[in-house]
Amino acid sequence: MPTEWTPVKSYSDIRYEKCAEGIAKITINRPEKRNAFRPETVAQLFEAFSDAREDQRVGVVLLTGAGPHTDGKYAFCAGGDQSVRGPAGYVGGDGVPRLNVLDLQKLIRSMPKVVIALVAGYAIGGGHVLHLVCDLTIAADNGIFGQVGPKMGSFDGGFGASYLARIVGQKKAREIWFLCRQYDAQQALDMGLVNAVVPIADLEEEGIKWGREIMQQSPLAIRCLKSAFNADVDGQSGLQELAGNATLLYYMSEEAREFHQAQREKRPPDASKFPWLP
Ligand SMILES: CC(C)(COP(=O)(O)OP(=O)(O)OC[C@H]1O[C@@H](n2cnc3c(N)ncnc32)[C@H](O)[C@@H]1OP(=O)(O)O)[C@@H](O)C(=O)NCCC(=O)NCCSC(=O)c1cc(O)c2ccccc2c1O
Repeated sequence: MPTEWTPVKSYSDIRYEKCAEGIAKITINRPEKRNAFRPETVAQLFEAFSDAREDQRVGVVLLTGAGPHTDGKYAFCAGGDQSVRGPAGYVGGDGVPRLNVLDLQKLIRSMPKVVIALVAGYAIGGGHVLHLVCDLTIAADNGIFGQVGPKMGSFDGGFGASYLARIVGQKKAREIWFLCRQYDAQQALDMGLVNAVVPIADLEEEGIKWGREIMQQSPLAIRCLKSAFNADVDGQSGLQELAGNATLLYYMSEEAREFHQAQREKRPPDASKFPWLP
C-alpha cells in the first residue's frame, strides 16, 4: 500500500511531510536550481528538522530532493545557490550574508533520530556534504556525487573534508576534493560513500522500508549508538552528546530518582538500595 504523507506546514523552498509510521520526509523543492539552497531554504530545512527532532513519534527522517525537473534531470542538491552568493556568504531576503548550512549539518548529525538521505541525480558541493552528514544514504542508480569547491571558489573543510575522509579514507577524500570529479552511484557504493543503490523508481519505497525497519528498534539504543558513533569523531562536542545520553539514562533510573527525591524532601538518600556493580 502506498505511504500516505501528511503535509506538516507549507514552505516556499521545501516540502515537509510525515506518515503515520513515525517517518518524516523533507524534500528540497527547487528543482529548477538542481535543488541548490539559499539561506531561506536552509532556514526552512532547519525548522523542519527541529520539528522532527521534537516530535516524539518520529524516529526516522528522509531527506531528498524534488524532481525530475522539466528537463528530465534529477538532483538531491547542488549546494549553495551561487546566484545569491555575496562577498561574505549566501545572502537571503534580509540582506545578511550567511553560511547557515553549517548549523543544519550539526543539527542533522546530533539529532537523536536516524536521518536517511535519498539521493537521485546530483549531490554536488554543499549538497554532497548534506548527504554525507546524514546517518545513511540510499542512492538511485542515476546518483552523481562530487565536490566542486576548488574549481568554483569554495571549500568545506569541516565535515565536508574531515568526515568525508573518515568515511572513504584520506587518499580518496583528497582525490574527491583535489580533482573535483563526479562519481556515479556504483562508484559511490564501492567507496562506502552510500549504503545501497536502487533503481530510481524504487528510491522512496526503499527509504521507507529502511525507515520501517529502524522504527522496530529500541529508540534509546539507536539514540546512544548515534551519539557513540559521533563521539568517536566529534571531539568534545561528540563527548558532550554521548555524556548527555548517559545523564538522560541516569535520570530515568530508580537510583537518580531516590537521590533527587531525598534532596526535595530534605532527608538523607538511601544509598544502600543501590549496588556498586562490578
Ligand atoms: C549540479 C550540476 C553539475 C548539474 O549540471 P547540469 O548540466 O545538469 O545542470 P545546469 O548546470 O544546466 O543547471 C541547471 C540549472 O540549475 C542551476 N543551478 C545548478 N546548480 C546551482 C547552484 N549551485 N546554484 C544556483 N543555481 C544552480 C543552473 O544555473 C541552471 O539554471 P538555468 O536557469 O541556467 O537553467 C551543475 O549545475 C553544477 O555544477 N552546479 C553548481 C554546483 C556548485 O557550484 N555548487 C556550490 C558549491 S559551494 C557550496 O555548496 C557551499 C555552500 C555552503 O553553504 C558552504 C558553507 C560553508 C563552507 C562551504 C560551503 C560550500 O562550499
